[in-house]
Amino acid sequence: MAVIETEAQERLHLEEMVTRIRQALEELDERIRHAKDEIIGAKKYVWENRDQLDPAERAANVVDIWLSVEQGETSVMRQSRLQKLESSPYFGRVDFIADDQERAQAYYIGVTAFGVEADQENAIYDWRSPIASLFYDYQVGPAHYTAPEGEIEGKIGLKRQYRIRESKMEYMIESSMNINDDVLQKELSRTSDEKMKDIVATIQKEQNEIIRNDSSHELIIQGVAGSGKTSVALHRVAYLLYRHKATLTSRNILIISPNNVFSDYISNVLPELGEEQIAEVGFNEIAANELAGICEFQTFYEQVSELAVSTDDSLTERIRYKAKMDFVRRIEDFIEHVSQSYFCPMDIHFQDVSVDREQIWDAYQASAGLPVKLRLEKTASSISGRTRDTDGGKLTTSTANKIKAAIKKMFRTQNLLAIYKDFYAYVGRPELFKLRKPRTLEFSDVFPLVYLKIRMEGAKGYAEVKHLLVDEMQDYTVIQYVVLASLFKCKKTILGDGNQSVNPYSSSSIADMKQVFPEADTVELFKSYRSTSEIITFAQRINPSSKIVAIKRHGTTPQIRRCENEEDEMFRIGELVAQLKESECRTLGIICKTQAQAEMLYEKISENDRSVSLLDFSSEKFIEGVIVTTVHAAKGLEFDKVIVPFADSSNYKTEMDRSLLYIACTRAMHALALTFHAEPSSFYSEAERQIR
Ligand SMILES: Nc1ncnc2c1ncn2[C@@H]1O[C@H](COP(=O)(O)OP(=O)(O)OP(=O)(O)O)[C@@H](O)[C@H]1O
Repeated sequence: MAVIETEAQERLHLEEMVTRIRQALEELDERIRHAKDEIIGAKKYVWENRDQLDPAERAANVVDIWLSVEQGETSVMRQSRLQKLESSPYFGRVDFIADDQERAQAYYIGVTAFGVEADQENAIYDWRSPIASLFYDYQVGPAHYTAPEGEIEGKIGLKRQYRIRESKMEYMIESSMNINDDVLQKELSRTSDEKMKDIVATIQKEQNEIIRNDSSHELIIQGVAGSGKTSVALHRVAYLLYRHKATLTSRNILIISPNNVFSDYISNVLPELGEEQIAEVGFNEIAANELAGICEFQTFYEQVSELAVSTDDSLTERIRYKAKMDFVRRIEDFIEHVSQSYFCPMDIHFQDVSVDREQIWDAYQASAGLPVKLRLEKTASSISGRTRDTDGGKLTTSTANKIKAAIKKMFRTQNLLAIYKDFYAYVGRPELFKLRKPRTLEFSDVFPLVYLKIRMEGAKGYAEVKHLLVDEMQDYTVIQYVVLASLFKCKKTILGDGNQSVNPYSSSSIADMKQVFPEADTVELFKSYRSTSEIITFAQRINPSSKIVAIKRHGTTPQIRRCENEEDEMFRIGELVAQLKESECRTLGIICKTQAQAEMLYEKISENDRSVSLLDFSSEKFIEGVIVTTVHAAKGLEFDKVIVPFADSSNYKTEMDRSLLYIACTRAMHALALTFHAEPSSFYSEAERQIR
């Protein structure tokens, strides 16, 4: 490749690349048209000759058609990747000279690879390729990367970044300037979008390490608000799909996501990276699946909503008791107790058959370790199979079935809800189990019961899932992880932030999770990319235990507006909304503590402004504009500007409120305002509390 030094040469190179990509697209177009004609032709042939073709010929034709369909689909996928590349072929370049080479080679890096067949070399390298890691991990100077044939040592002589849109270069930045910072600053200053974007051009070194980690069976990422956990986890999925093409497809990956809006919000990232969308499921669906026909239950969202307004200490005690590893251990002891003491063998006597209880007990003991249901089945089959009638003959099917049924009945009860209730009598704390309505569990009982069911009946599991991604890890209890470990034996990426719990009574820390996954690797991310340093400094004062570090991006100081009364507060919020509409910002989140507050505010604002929307747990999509929502529903999302209304001392006073206020403030990218009347929250600094 000719040496490309100047910006003019780069522009020419880009033009050439775009031309080649367009040619490749035309060829692909032709190939797709051809595949289509072949499929139609083959189908027509089979139909017209259906009477003459024997079954073997017909089957062979069908296979041919399928092969053509598959080839066509591959071409269509390649076409969609190339169309993206046509608009933005690459975003980076590293010139690398390996120690055993004489000349440096320029490697252009893009969202997907593009090969130029004539010189058999990649003209553009996929960002996930081994060589591309140089771009993320090093500045100019000594560098190395891991190739399939081993470690390659060498030197980077040049590093450039480009922003190319619609096949035109908007800018190019040379390595002599601090490229990472400059390009990153530009990216972060943009306004928000309805959907999360890929960050492929500005992945940071510490993020790249997580994305390319291929060795951990469980990888736990604890990262402060806005540190890119979700983005990084999705890029990691794309990386793993690339790295393990032959054995891993998008169908083998599952995301456990907190709600539908979040799922919609992140739904663009993988397609942007040229991968297919992957399936998502919530803990509610897992529970509903496991508990179908057994009982109904309160959801996590309902539990959090209740806690936000509750002063019932017994409720928090019940939640706390069931949140940690000690509780799991007690349940384990209890299950052992149930499996031994609920089985009461008795002698069996039918007309010409008898079995004594010791024999049954021995058979039951022989299958120790299995879930109770399987144990009973095994005991019943083993006894009925080896028992003989008084003449020494094998039992008839009907007698064998009677014996099996009799043995299964020797287990005191198979009613899971009754057994679960017994647990609280067993530990001497019957007051800790409370049904909401007949056969309706509190949320804190849902996963203990699911776990009991798994241990009693065995887990069906999700064998097709080879990688599980769990977001918002802090919101799940230890027993939820124990359930996950039983249902999903595969590799896992688990991410979250201990400071963003919406229910601090049952949140899990890394230490809790390490008890479930002792072999897990853990990584921490401290730098926040979402918000300006003014917003981060403010948020950290609210929650000093957060180790959040701001990136050097400046904006306005968060405003605290003290209002005369409720009416004045509404007026001020109206003013702030009007200001947004005049600005370039695309999203404004008005984030309330409770659903009732959000609904009330939504009603009031929408009296004058019909364009405002309410986002709650029944919403399916995240949309642009002014959104009124709750902290819980806003988790994982971000807005150009955020208003936190009713930020007074009665609304934000407990440790749970502190956590909610911190989450609300860290949703803001560029500007933040808090309004209140009456007393200011004690979470503000002394100076802020004096604001008039
Ligand atoms: N390397 C990066 N380059 C550009 N933008 C980035 C980078 N890392 C993160 N961001 C941006 O920072 C914002 C926060 O990212 P993300 O939502 O993934 O963080 P998070 O840690 O999951 O946040 P939270 O826990 O607060 O919901 C997003 O707008 C994302 O695009």
